[in-house]
Amino acid sequence: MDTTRVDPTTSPPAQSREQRWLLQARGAGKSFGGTRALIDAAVSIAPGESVAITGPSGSGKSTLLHVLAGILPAEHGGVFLRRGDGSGSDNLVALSDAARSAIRLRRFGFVFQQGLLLPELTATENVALPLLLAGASRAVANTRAVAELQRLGLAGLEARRIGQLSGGQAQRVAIARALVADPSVIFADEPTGALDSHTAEEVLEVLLATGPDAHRALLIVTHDAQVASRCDRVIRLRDGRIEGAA
Ligand SMILES: Nc1ncnc2c1ncn2[C@@H]1O[C@H](COP(=O)(O)OP(=O)(O)OP(=O)(O)O)[C@@H](O)[C@H]1O
Repeated sequence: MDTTRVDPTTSPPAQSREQRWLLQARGAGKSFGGTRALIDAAVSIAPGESVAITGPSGSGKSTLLHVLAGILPAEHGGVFLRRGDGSGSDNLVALSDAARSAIRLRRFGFVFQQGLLLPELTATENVALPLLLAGASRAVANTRAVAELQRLGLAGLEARRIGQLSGGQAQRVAIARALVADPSVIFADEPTGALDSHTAEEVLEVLLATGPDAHRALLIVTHDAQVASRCDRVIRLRDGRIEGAA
């Protein structure tokens, strides 16, 4: 008898993404002047998944990412983040700027096309920054930053300034910085867009291997069909609207 087989009569039914969601947009909209950049967006992101956001230039990809991350407050609808302690959720749209910033610092990590690293600081100092901002001591922040850099294959480069690193190495530092505080969601906006194709592939590997885990999701805005095809699923935007269910 196969004892590994799940008995459908006794095991609980698998929860859908809508039930397990970690981050959810409900009817979210955002305009810039007369431009409706995002229209009535409904999205559920579950822990453990990698999700690509794709679409033509100007279709609203970055706007959706920024609205989900609470960088741009939605003007309509809500963006809900499940609390880490399971006690409910917070609507990012309804929070004060200070509360939204605190959530971004504690629960979100960001990787952008150019990394947005501080060039005058070393790799370790850049990665330690989110921990210092969250109140960690410099010793603790540095120890964790060094461990994160080593986990991402950057052992020996910890004391280099960003300008002394290759584009791929710098992007790994950016990923380490995004991950170091163990966030719930990693937001990446064209994270491989400035890299040659070989380096882009390596950086994508690192991001997909370290980003999603049991309690964390990864969202990647990308023009690149190859990048999108490596994610668990794809959200397509056209003229500010999501195509199909997301
Ligand atoms: N700060 C802003 N001010 C005015 N209009 C904006 C602003 N940001 C975005 N838009 C407009 O909103 C629409 C969606 O822009 P968004 O950057 O989200 O698209 P995108 O799909 O990410 O584009 P791309 O692929 O070119 O980066 C576009 O028409 C854009 O011109």
